[in-house]
Amino acid sequence: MSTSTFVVSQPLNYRGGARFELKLMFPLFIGRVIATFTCSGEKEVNLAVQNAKAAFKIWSQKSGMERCRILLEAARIIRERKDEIATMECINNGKSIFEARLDIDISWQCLEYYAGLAASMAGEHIQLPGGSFGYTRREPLGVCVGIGAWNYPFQIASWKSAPALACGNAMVFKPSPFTPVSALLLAEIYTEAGVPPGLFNVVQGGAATGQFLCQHPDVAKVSFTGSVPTGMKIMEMSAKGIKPVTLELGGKSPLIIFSDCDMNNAVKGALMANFLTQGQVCCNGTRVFVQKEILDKFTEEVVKQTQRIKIGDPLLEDTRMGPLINRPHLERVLGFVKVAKEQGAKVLCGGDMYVPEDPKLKDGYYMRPCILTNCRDDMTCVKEEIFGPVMSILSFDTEAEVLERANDTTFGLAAGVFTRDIQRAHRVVAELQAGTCFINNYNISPVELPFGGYKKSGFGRENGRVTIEYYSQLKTVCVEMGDVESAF
Ligand SMILES: NC(=O)c1ccc[n+]([C@@H]2O[C@H](COP(=O)([O-])OP(=O)(O)OC[C@H]3O[C@@H](n4cnc5c(N)ncnc54)[C@H](O)[C@@H]3O)[C@@H](O)[C@H]2O)c1
Ligand SMILES: O=CCc1c[nH]cn1
Repeated sequence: MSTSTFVVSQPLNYRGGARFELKLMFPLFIGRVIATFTCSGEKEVNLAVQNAKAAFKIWSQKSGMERCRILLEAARIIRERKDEIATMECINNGKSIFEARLDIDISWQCLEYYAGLAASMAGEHIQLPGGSFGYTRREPLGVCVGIGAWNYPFQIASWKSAPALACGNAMVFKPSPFTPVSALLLAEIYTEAGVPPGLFNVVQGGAATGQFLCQHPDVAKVSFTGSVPTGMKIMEMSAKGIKPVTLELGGKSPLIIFSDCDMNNAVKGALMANFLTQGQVCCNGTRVFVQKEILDKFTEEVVKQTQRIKIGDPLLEDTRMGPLINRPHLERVLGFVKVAKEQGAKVLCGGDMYVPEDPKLKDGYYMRPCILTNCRDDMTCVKEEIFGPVMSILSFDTEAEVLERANDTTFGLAAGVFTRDIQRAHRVVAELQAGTCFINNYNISPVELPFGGYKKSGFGRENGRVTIEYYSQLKTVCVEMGDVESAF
């Protein structure tokens, strides 16, 4: 298989346990059309929601153990088909096959994790005076909507559907129109594992389809991953229907490197924080604050290692960076580099288009990973989410100073600290205004740990035990064992 010849010919919508039709061109990273689909309109969205409603009736009656077994089977199938799914994801998104396999691992682990929690979901029993008592039941919400971004297509669909289904809900999922393909594999796998037809549906489309989903009266909850401006619209629409929302939005996260760090690990951490998925990662630590004493040494080493990153066909085993998602996005990222230079930043490496040697890839949206120095906190490249492979290095003197600068942002998704001083590490993360903090590592995603933002990076969480609370509701039952003492 090659990225230059791959074509998707199967339908890309999924409803009632099967794929169905579609036609509309969309270009993929190699600069040509690999699949076609029709955006779902109001009618299709309604059909998907009605299918989900019917499946919810069956699924929500199952015990936790029954749901657990089916989710475990789905996890097993994903594991078994890992290479095939990773290949599809790589073609879908442009990320390297190496990374795509890691994404698929995290996806089946997520299903396994929530399968494990499904059976232990329980309420409380509370003793009341006179032998009366109360108890609580943790109940599903109903039909949940998942709307995904294009950077982790399969993983986002898994992170949303696994806890939703474990809690007894049904889901209608809308992938980004830039990466429509891999969510279908997840839908087929759920069906093969034994979920009722219609429990997990995929509708294709962009903003209009997303709006029909959010505004649908039979949708009980919306979980959204994407940009802050779209997140605001989702919240507005959901507010009108009093629907709970989870918002996983953008970031401009700080990575703080103290002079007492393990330099090797700090450099590796900075690469992990900036260049996975071509830098198109929401929690990337793109503001790299380096303590003055080690600035030169750190900068020299991080540039050296960045220049060694192998760019090219993402399906090749040794590639670590594929193309960006599309032409407009590539131009946007290159535009940020141009503005950075105009504002006084110095480009130490990359920041320009890259044309792979393979002539079949010449129309791909490749760029070389970029490191900027001479950066100031007021520059556009330091303030705004670039969502591309651009690292800004900033120097600092003291802990108090760097904390203030790190927190000086409207975002609050993630942050990282490299230091050998354990007290400092915990003191600093306690002060950082971010939903996920890393100490001496960056951008690892154990599914056992909750992930989500502070401030404009959103609210609600994905992964971890707490996410059960975002896909369920608590019913209190009050039981009288005596006579009614009426006030009248
Ligand atoms: N916090 C996280 O977990 C996380 C993860 C991945 C990406 N992101 C963020 O996502 C952004 C990049 O993704 P993107 O470009 O796909 O984001 P986006 O906001 O443009 O689109 C996200 C999704 O929303 C849909 N959409 C667009 N307008 C809509 C509307 N009016 N109503 C309903 N749905 C609508 C899109 O079709 C897509 O499926 C970045 O800001 C990144 O940081 C966040
Ligand atoms: O892009 C942000 C992090 C992430 C990974 N998978 C889902 N979200």
